[in-house]
Amino acid sequence: MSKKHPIISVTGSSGAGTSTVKHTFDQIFRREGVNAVSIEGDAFHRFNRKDMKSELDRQYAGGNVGFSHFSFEANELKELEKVFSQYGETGTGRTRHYVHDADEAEKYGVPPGEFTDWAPFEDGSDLLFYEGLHGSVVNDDVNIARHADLKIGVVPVINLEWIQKIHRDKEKRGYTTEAITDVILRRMYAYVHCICPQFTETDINFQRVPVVDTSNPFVARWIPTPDESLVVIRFRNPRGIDFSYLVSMIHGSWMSRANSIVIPGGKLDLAMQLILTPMINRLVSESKRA
Ligand SMILES: Nc1ncnc2c1ncn2[C@@H]1O[C@H](COP(=O)(O)OP(=O)(O)O)[C@@H](O)[C@H]1O
Ligand SMILES: O=C(COP(=O)(O)O)[C@H](O)[C@H](O)COP(=O)(O)O
Repeated sequence: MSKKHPIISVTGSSGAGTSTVKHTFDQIFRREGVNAVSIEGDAFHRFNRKDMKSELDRQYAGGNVGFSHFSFEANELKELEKVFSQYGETGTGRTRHYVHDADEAEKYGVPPGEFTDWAPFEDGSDLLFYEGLHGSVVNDDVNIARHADLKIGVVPVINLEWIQKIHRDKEKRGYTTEAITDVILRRMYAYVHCICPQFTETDINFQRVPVVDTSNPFVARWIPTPDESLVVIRFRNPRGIDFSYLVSMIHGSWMSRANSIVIPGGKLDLAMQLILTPMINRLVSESKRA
């Protein structure tokens, strides 16, 4: 935690929607005049695509069939913790990009499956924004969660997450359904052991729940739309959250527990803006006074 240089981390599995949620944050940052530096969790993968393939073969040959991009040891989590810690102390740090597809290759000038070089953050930012797989990890080696001042979980129910991943990986990254299904299966051990535990560390979880049949996510022809879903928003510490204001502003919402509200899927952007804007403004104004 850093009063002077605050950090927001958005954590979600592959396909959960963290990149989509980043757009909402970017809108808030722009409207509120907040100068944020952003980092992607993928920048902290340990291996490029080719070396990851060799490492997977090596791990499998050694009997570690739980190894995947979700695993702690497939990522430079100490480096990520160092970046969080350094930013919190000095407002400086560095990041790079993992290039997934042809569009990103054109943008960054590096082939798909490779990293760009590390580059320092711009000076004078108001906060650091992280979006990726491991923004709230606590394990024997690192405690990333303790450095973040606001921790968000993006966690669709799993069938929906798989549908979102399959569609995105097919359309944007050119993978087949079979290849994506294989990746989902191979990542299951680390999903349970490395990804899920983070959602008890997060301050707010956004869980999209479809209200259409997603029983066989592997044949779904499209992603359920916002109107075909609800979102459960759960606050780890409900103290200070004005639920009656939220319920009155978000038409069709209701409280399902003392710390949770349910909203129509189409109101997710509005709900995020209503909930997050005052929190972000508080972090920034406290940082300027620190
Ligand atoms: N709230 C949402 N409603 C509808 N589609 C969504 C929503 N969130 C994400 N998606 C879709 O799911 C796919 C994966 O989302 P993305 O943000 O790329 O996930 P991540 O970055 O977490 O891997 C994308 O095709 C995106 O358009
Ligand atoms: O799982 C993730 C998380 O990112 P995202 O949330 O963007 O999927 C990896 O970055 C890619 O899958 C890398 O694998 P590949 O080299 O196969 O693209």
